Amino acid sequence: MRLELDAGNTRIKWRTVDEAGEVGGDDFAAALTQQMIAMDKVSTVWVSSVHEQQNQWIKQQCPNAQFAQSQVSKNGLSNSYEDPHKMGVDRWLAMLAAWTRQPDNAHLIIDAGTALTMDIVDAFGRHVGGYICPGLGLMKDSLLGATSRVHAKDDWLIGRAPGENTQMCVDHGILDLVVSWIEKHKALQPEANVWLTGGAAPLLIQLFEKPVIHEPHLVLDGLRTYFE
Ligand SMILES: Nc1ncnc2c1ncn2[C@@H]1O[C@H](COP(=O)(O)OP(=O)(O)O)[C@@H](O)[C@H]1O
Ligand SMILES: CC(C)(COP(=O)(O)O)[C@@H](O)C(=O)NCCC(=O)O
Ligand SMILES: [K+]
Repeated sequence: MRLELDAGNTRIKWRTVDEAGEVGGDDFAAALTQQMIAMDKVSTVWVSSVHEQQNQWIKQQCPNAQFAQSQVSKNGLSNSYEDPHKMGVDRWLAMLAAWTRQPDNAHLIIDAGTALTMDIVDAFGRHVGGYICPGLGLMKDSLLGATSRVHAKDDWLIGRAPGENTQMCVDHGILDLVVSWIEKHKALQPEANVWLTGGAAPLLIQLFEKPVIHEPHLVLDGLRTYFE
């Protein structure tokens, strides 16, 4: 059985693959505690990690873990970073998955996790560049943390209309900001596929007028392309 891990700054997503099929979840540590994974049957472990402190722990749990690294190029996709290793491997693998699935197409890849990232790939497979912004949770937390009269629950009111109370102003404000930003980049590259992944993707996906591909496992899919 193969185990695939995606260690982000909030949590470690996991997936096991064997003849019986695939099983996965959002919290690898909890899956271990609850003995949801037959670790004695795991022969191969592929890891995407952007969380340095977690790597030692992952190696303790899985001594044979193989860690992916961002590359200069692969499958016709090329990295714009002068030093590709400085790019978070989750970003590289998400791009690699999108590009390999639909080569010769331009792509916008958005990962709404702890951070909110966008990476732009042109139809020649060149990484044009990207953006790293605070994720939706961070935007909200930092706003509430730095103000005394702005209060809102952690749960989100989903919408883009101007707000008529504090919670609505905060939630719709952040969601409209993010969706407008993505739509702006789609308008600049109308032929590009738009991919959305990450923990906050289900919140955002409801708000687009044009088609967006929601792919929760884009980073794990990229791991397969990387190692296979
Ligand atoms: N139910 C939810 N509603 C809104 N946002 C969520 C929810 N679950 C997770 N998130 C957001 O997604 C982030 C975690 O997503 P994830 O892609 O796993 O992040 P990372 O890869 O950085 O660990 C959280 O920081 C939070 O902003
Ligand atoms: C931008 C990120 C923090 C995103 O990680 P996440 O929000 O998914 O935990 C991660 O890709 C990272 O640490 N990157 C290193 C810097 C860079 O990509 O340039
Ligand atoms: K991530």
